[in-house]
Amino acid sequence: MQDVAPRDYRDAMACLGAAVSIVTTDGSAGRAGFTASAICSVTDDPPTLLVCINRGSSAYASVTRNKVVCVNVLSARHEQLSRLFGGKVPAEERFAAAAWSTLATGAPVLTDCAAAFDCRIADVVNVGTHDVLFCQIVALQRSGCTDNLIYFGRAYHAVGVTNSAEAGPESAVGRS
Ligand SMILES: NC(=O)c1ccc[n+]([C@@H]2O[C@H](COP(=O)([O-])OP(=O)(O)OC[C@H]3O[C@@H](n4cnc5c(N)ncnc54)[C@H](O)[C@@H]3O)[C@@H](O)[C@H]2O)c1
Ligand SMILES: Cc1cc2c(cc1C)N(C[C@H](O)[C@H](O)[C@H](O)COP(=O)(O)O)c1[nH]c(=O)[nH]c(=O)c1N2
Repeated sequence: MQDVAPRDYRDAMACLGAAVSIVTTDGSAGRAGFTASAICSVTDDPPTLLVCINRGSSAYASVTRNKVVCVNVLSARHEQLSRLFGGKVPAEERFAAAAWSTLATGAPVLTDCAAAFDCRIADVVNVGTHDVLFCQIVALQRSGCTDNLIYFGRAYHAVGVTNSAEAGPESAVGRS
């Protein structure tokens, strides 16, 4: 079988559009957060999603020691916030740029995000440079669900719907 170079892999992955989230944590190992697109739903019973985190990122130690995260799904208006959480900016400066609350775990919840999944980390699998975090949802919050920030072709894009009736009204479930 022929090896594929990391650069060729990333060039192809740049053709796969993905929703952008800010993954946050807080607890005895400190508050931290990073921009993430490697997130997907695993199962609805028990409600579980996965997050891939680079072990070299500044948030890694806090995330894995606190064992809780909140996945804050971004709306189109959050592009600048996504850039801040995308690296090389001190954690305090990242969090100072937006309003945050908490649900059950204490991980920061972005007040006006499209949806927030408050999770405890149930399992971790090491793969190459990243850890895959299997995150069990213990509380959630969602908005009117009208638009998302998407990363595609190494650039940010907005995707939205004009009729959000199916998404339902704003709600919170499992708030402590
Ligand atoms: N999954 C990730 O860790 C991930 C995803 C997107 C962007 N990034 C980071 O954001 C920065 C800007 O990226 P870019 O889109 O301009 O160019 P890029 O060539 O670094 O990324 C292109 C695509 O490849 C994938 N990718 C990038 N780095 C990866 C990694 N280390 N592991 C697994 N998949 C990866 C992503 O799907 C990304 O959209 C880079 O530093 C990149 O490492 C990381
Ligand atoms: C659009 C987009 C998407 C992602 C990222 C970046 C950007 C711009 N980054 C990289 C991540 O945000 C960045 O490496 C961290 O913020 C770490 O940087 P610091 O070590 O904190 O400076 C990223 N990192 C990661 O571990 N998993 C991911 O899914 C993603 N996805």
